[in-house]
Amino acid sequence: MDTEKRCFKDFKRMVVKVGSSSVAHPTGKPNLFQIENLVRQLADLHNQGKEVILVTSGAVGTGTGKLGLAARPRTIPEKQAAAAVGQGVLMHIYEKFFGEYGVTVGQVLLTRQDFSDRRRFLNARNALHALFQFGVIPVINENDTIAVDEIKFGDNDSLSALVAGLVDAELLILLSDIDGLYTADPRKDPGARLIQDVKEITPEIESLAGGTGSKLGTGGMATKLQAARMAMHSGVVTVIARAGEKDVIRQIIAGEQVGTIFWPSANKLENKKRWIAYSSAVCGKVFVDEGAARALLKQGKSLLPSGVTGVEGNFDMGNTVSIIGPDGREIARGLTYYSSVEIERIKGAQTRDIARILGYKDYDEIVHRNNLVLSL
Ligand SMILES: Nc1ncnc2c1ncn2[C@@H]1O[C@H](COP(=O)(O)OP(=O)(O)O)[C@@H](O)[C@H]1O
Ligand SMILES: N[C@@H](CCC(=O)OP(=O)(O)O)C(=O)O
Repeated sequence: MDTEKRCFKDFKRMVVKVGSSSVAHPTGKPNLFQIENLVRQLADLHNQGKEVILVTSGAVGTGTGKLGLAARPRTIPEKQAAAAVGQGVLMHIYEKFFGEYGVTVGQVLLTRQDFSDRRRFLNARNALHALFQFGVIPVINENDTIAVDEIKFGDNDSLSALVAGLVDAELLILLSDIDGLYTADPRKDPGARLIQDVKEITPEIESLAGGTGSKLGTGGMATKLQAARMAMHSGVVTVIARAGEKDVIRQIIAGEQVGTIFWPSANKLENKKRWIAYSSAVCGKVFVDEGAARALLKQGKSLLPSGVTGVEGNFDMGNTVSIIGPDGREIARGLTYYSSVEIERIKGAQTRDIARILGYKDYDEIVHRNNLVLSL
């Protein structure tokens, strides 16, 4: 890939995510040298007129250090407590370092519901735009202290990709303790080679990614690939690179050969479909037969009741459902026009019989193709 193509100097809006292993030492104490280096680079981008968002991990890690715990806590209440303490530690340091460069920051703590609820999704977007207008760098983390399993992202890689989509960023930089995606986890395989460009996340690429190698990190390379996939379908260029490099963000923007770059896919999903695929909460399952699976996957058709064989869960009209093919695998997600109770009654029926069975007919389709996203 030539440098000209890699050059992102004209990009205006970017999201930079930094992992726990880069923000804190294995002791759980903040890595001041690295945080300061990051802050200096972001402040400089800000001075160039760029709109930058920082997604920072490290609340649980630095909370662990501050509380003097020997290892990252395991129980949820302990993790929540560590995050409550650590988030304050982090913000104090960011405030101090950004303040030294004359840059104002604003803390934004998000949960999955801020993305799955369409109204909250739009509210979060408005808040971030207002921060941009005030010339503030938003510093985002998951709200770990209140986020329990059902409303948790669990990893900031996904969170940062969703944030990049939310604000229509052009570039997402995932800074880690490793300089990119390797052919294997370099901690385990010293012969592993760095992959410089990825155009599509194939199952083969996915199989290269292992879990975290550090005491403080959570998702490892697997969650970074998930994030990259979301970003690619949102039209965002994604780069995984090493946080410890002094000048890494400038190098990336200048098109120098650093890290692994994931190129946006040609078929960028429109906003609503992106929300259906990645943000909305899946409320139930609709099972379909071979013919319906083919119609959806190969012919771009809507889902009609005749191809539905079953339904699982309790959902209403307008909810997101997962559509499951005859082999038990998810083939698509979409917004349903009928509730689970209604689908149970009309499954397998012809469209013309819907009114007779239900006593009314609002729509011909169960999921219209405009509200349908094939599994990516
Ligand atoms: N194929 C791979 N290429 C590079 N790193 C990998 C790979 N598979 C697993 N890893 C591990 O992923 C780690 C980075 O993820 P993680 O620890 O979650 O970092 P962060 O805290 O920055 O999110 C690396 O230190 C490495 O041990
Ligand atoms: N929100 C958590 C971090 C979760 C996470 O994704 O961590 P990491 O894999 O280090 O980016 C925290 O602040 O501790």
